[in-house]
Amino acid sequence: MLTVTGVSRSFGGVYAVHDVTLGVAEGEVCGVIGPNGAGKSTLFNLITGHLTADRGEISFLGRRVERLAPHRRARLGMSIVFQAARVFRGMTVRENVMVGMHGRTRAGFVSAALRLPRHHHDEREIARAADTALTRVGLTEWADRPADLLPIGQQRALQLARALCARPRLLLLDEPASGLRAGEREHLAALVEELRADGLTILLIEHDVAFVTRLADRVVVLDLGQVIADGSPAEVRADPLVLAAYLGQAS
Ligand SMILES: Nc1ncnc2c1ncn2[C@@H]1O[C@H](COP(=O)(O)OP(=O)(O)OP(=O)(O)O)[C@@H](O)[C@H]1O
Repeated sequence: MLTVTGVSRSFGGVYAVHDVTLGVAEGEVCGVIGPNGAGKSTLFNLITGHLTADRGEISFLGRRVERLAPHRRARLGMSIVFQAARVFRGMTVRENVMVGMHGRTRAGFVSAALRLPRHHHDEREIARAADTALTRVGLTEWADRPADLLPIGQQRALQLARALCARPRLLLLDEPASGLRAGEREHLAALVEELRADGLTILLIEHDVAFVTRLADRVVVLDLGQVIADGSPAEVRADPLVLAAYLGQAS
């Protein structure tokens, strides 16, 4: 579904990502881990289009996308949950999920501004889609409550619901467990497991190695901008290069 081939990106002459090659197959949960500064966020942004590569190719569903803007990649079926994304204050949980879907409806901005009949029809459709997504992440009871009252773990679930509304082919999660307490992590992991069971393809970039190795079918390890291991969680955990990279960080 996604192929990254020989992708590099440097900042001020120093490679943040250097000649990275990896693939994500349909229905797979692929995790990317690595010590601080390994290049995880840079790689994530290269895949979503928020950064452009100096070199290399990125293909999504058989199409070259490395020159496409983020919104064009989104339209092809990539949905992103950004690291520490915030909720909109003064809006309910449902409204938070509905935001961002308006651009995708047929009636669009003009009829929304003029409140034409088609707009009302679209609003109902959007609210229905939002409710389906909220049910999927277990937030139905919160739908009409102010989003900023949600505990952080449920705010993360809300971000997932928003991403799911776009019916993505590939869900991209940037450090979804960051800032969560143990119980909240557990809850989020269970949610991602459910999405995987539904057949969703997921690329997960994450600091928390235990979180990734629990969820991922395959784990790619970055260090100093390069792939140093790519395999099952068990293979990667036993890899001497991986152990050395993390030990180097601890010392
Ligand atoms: N916009 C930028 N300008 C300059 N240097 C950058 C920029 N973004 C990243 N870097 C550098 O590129 C390297 C990789 O950073 P990146 O944030 O991708 O790593 P990371 O694995 O996500 O790290 P962390 O786990 O600490 O978030 C680092 O040395 C970082 O300082």
